[in-house]
Amino acid sequence: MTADPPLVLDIDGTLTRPDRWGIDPRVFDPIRDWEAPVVIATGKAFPYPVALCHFVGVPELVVAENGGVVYTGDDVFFTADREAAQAVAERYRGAGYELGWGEEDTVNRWRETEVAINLEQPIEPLREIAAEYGLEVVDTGYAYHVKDTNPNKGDGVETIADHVGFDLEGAVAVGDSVNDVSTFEAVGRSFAVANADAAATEAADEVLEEVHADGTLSVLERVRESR
Ligand SMILES: O=C(O)COP(=O)(O)O
Ligand SMILES: [Mg+2]
Repeated sequence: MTADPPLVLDIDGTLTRPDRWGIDPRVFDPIRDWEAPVVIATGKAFPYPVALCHFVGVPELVVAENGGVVYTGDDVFFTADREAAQAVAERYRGAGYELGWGEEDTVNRWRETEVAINLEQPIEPLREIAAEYGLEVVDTGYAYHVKDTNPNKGDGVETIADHVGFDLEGAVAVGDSVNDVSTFEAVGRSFAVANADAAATEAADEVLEEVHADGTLSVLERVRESR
């Protein structure tokens, strides 16, 4: 009998239901009862994964904003500066486009190192402006993220593993998009859900037959079976 492996889980596309927004509630208990660290690694702003950990009832081990913000449970690290991303957003708005989240914009309101743009907005002018500032635009299938090219989820996961003291070779990751590729490279065993994009599908050790939370739940069962 061996212990549960540490887990690294993405949110959108991975813990969600396929038909509507929102987390599949069936993932709550297995995550809460997992007998090893669970890291939530997401492109969403910092408060979202923190709240997820809080409401599931697990320690807050969080990589947010695609690695721009990392929380080890003791320390918060910011690995990118929002100024350039903010300048890109201003230029994009100045050119007559919108970020696309409405006036109060709860998507970017607490975002500290990057800017997210709604997929309904045109990406080409965004890419052009971002390139002028040396930034990249990452399309997760849920939003366009204007970000520094350096931070990524995988580096953030390494920071947390070092701090908490677990071995990433023994860790298992599940994800669905290009922003999970660095996570897949950081862990010993990686799974892409069936709805994953081409980059995640290619980078994963295994591609699941099930989509979204069904895929993740199947991984949890499988890696637990080896207990
Ligand atoms: O914020 C996004 O665009 C996607 O979020 P995720 O990394 O949790 O899938
Ligand atoms: Mg995702």
